[in-house]
Amino acid sequence: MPELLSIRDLRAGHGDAVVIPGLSLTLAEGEALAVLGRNGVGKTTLLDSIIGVTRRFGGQVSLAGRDISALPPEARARAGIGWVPQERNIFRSLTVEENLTATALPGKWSLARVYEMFPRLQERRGNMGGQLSGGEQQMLAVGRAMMLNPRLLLLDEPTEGLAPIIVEQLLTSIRRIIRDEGMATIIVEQHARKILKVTDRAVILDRGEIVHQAPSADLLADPGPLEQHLGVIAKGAAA
Ligand SMILES: Nc1ncnc2c1ncn2[C@@H]1O[C@H](COP(=O)(O)OP(=O)(O)OP(=O)(O)O)[C@@H](O)[C@H]1O
Repeated sequence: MPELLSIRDLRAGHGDAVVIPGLSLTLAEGEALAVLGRNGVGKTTLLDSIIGVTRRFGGQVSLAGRDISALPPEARARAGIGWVPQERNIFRSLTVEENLTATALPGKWSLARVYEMFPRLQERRGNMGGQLSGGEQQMLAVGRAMMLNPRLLLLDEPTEGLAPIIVEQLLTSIRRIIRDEGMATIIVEQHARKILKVTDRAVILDRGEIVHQAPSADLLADPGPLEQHLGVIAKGAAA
């Protein structure tokens, strides 16, 4: 598969703090990558640097061969990056349907397709974003990103804080988006084993650096590196 995303020697952080001291990574068209690591190692900062809301000290981010390093987040979204941040950022005083259509771009993902993926959103189409449950808000955030018809989807801890049954529903939808729709995706996730079943490849970060990378299937077959680098998180997620 041709290369979609290329990150070369990225140095990025917040304010004067360098969180990512020099990271290189590529993602192929249609590939799904899990980003794993303990709390505070820079997983969110990596995703935020791809969409452009961190401070870049050096290095380059390219999408489909185009250097997007100097573009503001809105321009990166228009260039083809759908971003679902940890805090979801839905418009609380717009309806579900308005949230979905407000920033939509043309392509195969239409309202009908998003409603087919998330029937609950159709039922709630007239409700305000602020009236939704946590799970519904997360579905709305993913649906809104799909309505951008992105080439690359960034998901930051999509299942965080959700009830187990909602986690399973959401992971089923994410699996469909990746497997059936072939969407190139980068997912930060605490449920390591669950997300390894959905992704092709994984990187483990520590202090802003990639300390291990492997096909997801290899990490599932031999969880040694998960236990080494994630410790209790991996054991907890094994249940
Ligand atoms: N807006 C910010 N301003 C200053 N420092 C920040 C900011 N966001 C994150 N940091 C710091 O950057 C480091 C990496 O944080 P980051 O959120 O990227 O890690 P993470 O691996 O995603 O962790 P978590 O799993 O807890 O979300 C941490 O030390 C954090 O305190």
